[in-house]
Amino acid sequence: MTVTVPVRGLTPWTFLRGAAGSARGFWARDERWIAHAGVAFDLQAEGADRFRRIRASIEALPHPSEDVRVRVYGGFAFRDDHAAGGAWSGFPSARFHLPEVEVTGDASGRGRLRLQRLADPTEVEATERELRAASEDLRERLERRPPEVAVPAAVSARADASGRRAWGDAIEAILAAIRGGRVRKAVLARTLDVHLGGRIDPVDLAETLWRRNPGTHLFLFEPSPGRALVGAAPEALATVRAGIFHATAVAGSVGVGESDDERVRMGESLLSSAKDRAEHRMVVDDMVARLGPVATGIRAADEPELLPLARIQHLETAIRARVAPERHVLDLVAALHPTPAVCGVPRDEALALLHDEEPFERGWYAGPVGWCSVDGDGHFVPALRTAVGDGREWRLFAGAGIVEGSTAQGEWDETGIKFQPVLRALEARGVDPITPGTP
Ligand SMILES: C=C(O[C@@H]1C=C(C(=O)O)C=C[C@H]1O)C(=O)O
Repeated sequence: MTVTVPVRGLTPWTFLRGAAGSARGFWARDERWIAHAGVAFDLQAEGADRFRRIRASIEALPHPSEDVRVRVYGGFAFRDDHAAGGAWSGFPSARFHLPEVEVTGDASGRGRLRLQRLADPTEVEATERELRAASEDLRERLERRPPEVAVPAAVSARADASGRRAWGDAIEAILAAIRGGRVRKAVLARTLDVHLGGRIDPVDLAETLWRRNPGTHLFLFEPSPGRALVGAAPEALATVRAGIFHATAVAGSVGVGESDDERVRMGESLLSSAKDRAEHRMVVDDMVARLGPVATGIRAADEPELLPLARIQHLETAIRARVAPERHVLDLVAALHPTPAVCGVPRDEALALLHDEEPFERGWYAGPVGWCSVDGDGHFVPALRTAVGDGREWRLFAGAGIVEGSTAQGEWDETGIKFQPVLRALEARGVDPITPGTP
């Protein structure tokens, strides 16, 4: 049972802060956003089959009517065999929510509020009356509440970066595997654990990340209250809308320097770097090849463009294709994940190498997160520039593509830049400055 009402003067933050203590989520690109709270259905799956199982669970959900497209929100761990626990408690191999309340909006301030509940067939009318009353109630509260100005408090911070020496050893092992012909590329990641003296609400972190990182794909998923994943990904893994597929291959990175001139110069040197172009091309070629069995009319530009973000610049190639009506966005996610932007080439060798060289659980880091509907539309991004935590303890992740010509220091610095969006967002919420580890 679904009830939809229009709302004015809506911000996602009033809604999400008002929903503290429930499961919450927020997904945005530029000015368009979706926020949700509560759980009408909790879908979970494990194993190599998890993409297909989630698709089957979505198809088995009760559907209110032809004109309502029920959506679920959530994501997948990086690896098939991931198990929830530790930093990743609440985040199994695959988890999606059909929320109780969903709110969508854009820059206009006009939005839409949708309440959903499973109705007993004998009580449809009563449930609808209840939902209507509840939605009017919520609409009034959302329209009445003045914009909240959260005053940042001074929050102390201590950071633990995984060691520089271990990083150097892992890079050496990957370079040896490249020389030996075992892999051509592997994306090595490291972690940064931030311990705060106070609590930062993941919603505050998401709001700041969204404001400060235009051009990225914002995600927040708090599947059980108190533990959330939040981040700002530079690329789209798979977007399907009315039979059209779209993704961006993003790989090859450089900083932004200290001035506009320096930013331009660094961008140009990235565009002409043979090492970065080769690293980038591996991602495009792999994505195009893997789309072959699941899409038609696949098109990708021959030359990458520059993707300028607030703290980093990347090489980017847009990929488009057509998708048959019986295909679901999750079929495309299953085919593409993990791309060489987050894993390596060949895929299985890179997965095994990273398993040996990374001394932590990737969990959902670099896994596909997003939303989809029963008709097959949806939007997924890899969980990058991200942190998982309970408000006080946050674990940040950042990785870099290692290819022939990579150096331990260069890739250490690059991962240092990739921690910046979350670190600066924490600081903007009143957290003391944090440096991402010894050089
Ligand atoms: C792996 C990450 O980012 C990926 C790796 C990139 C690279 O190696 O140049 C660039 C963009 C992302 O696809 C990360 O942010 O952790």
